[in-house]
Amino acid sequence: MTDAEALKRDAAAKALTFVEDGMRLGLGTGSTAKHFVDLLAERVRGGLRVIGVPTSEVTRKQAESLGVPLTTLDETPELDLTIDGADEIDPDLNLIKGGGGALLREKIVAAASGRMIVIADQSKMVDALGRFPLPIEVNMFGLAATRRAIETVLAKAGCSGPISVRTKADGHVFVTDGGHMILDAACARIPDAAGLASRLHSVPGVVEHGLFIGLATFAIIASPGGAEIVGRVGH
Ligand SMILES: O=C[C@H](O)[C@H](O)[C@H](O)COP(=O)(O)O
Repeated sequence: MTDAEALKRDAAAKALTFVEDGMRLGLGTGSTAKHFVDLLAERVRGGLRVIGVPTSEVTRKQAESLGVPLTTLDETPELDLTIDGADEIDPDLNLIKGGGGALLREKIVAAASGRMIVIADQSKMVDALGRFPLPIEVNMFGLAATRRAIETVLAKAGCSGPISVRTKADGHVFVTDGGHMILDAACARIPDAAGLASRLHSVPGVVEHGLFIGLATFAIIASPGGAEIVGRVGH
C-alpha cells in the first residue's frame, strides 16, 4: 500500500470507532470511503450489526460483495451516521465533493444522516475552497443554456475560470448514476462558498453541485503523525 493509501486507511479506521451496533450508516464513495467499507465489512463478519445506504453504484457493489447489509433511503429515510471522503475541506468544514461523480447521492445521504464524518488525508485541507474544480451535476437537456447560466452565476460570485464537460478516460462523456452530466468549474478560489452554493441552485438544469455547506459534523484527517479529529474553527 502506498503512503497515501495508508493515510486514507488510518482515517477510515478511526472513523470506524464511531460506529455502534445497530447503526444505520451512509456509505460514502471514493478511494478513502472504499477503505472504510473494507474495514466495516471486517467488523460485520465479526458480528457487528449495521445497515448501510450506499452513495453510488460502485459502493453498492463493493458493500454487497463484502456482505455488508444494505438498505435504501426509501426503506430507511433517517440514518445515524454517514462516513464519506472529500476533495477539499476548509476550516469551517465546508467541502468540495464529487471528484468521483457521486455528489448527488452523497449529498442526499449526508442530509438524511444525523451526523456526517469526513475522512481524508491531510492533502485535502485548504484555506479556501476552489483549487479543486467544482463539480456541478446538470441535466442533459439544454446543456449549452445551463452552462451559460452557470458561467454568469460563477462570474457574479467572483470565480470565473473555464468550465469543462467531464469525460471518461476513453473520451466519452461521463454520466452519473442518476443519468446526468458533470460540468467541472475551475474556480481557483471561491470567495463565498455558501453564497455560490445557493446561487447555483437557482439555475434551472443544475441538479446538484459539489459544495457541501454545513453538512460535516467533524473530519478525521490523517497525517504521518496519526489520524486526528478536526472540528469547525471556533467550535
Ligand atoms: O464523488 C466522489 C466523492 O465526492 C469522493 O468522496 C471524493 O471525490 C473524494 O474521493 P477520494 O477519497 O478518492 O479522494
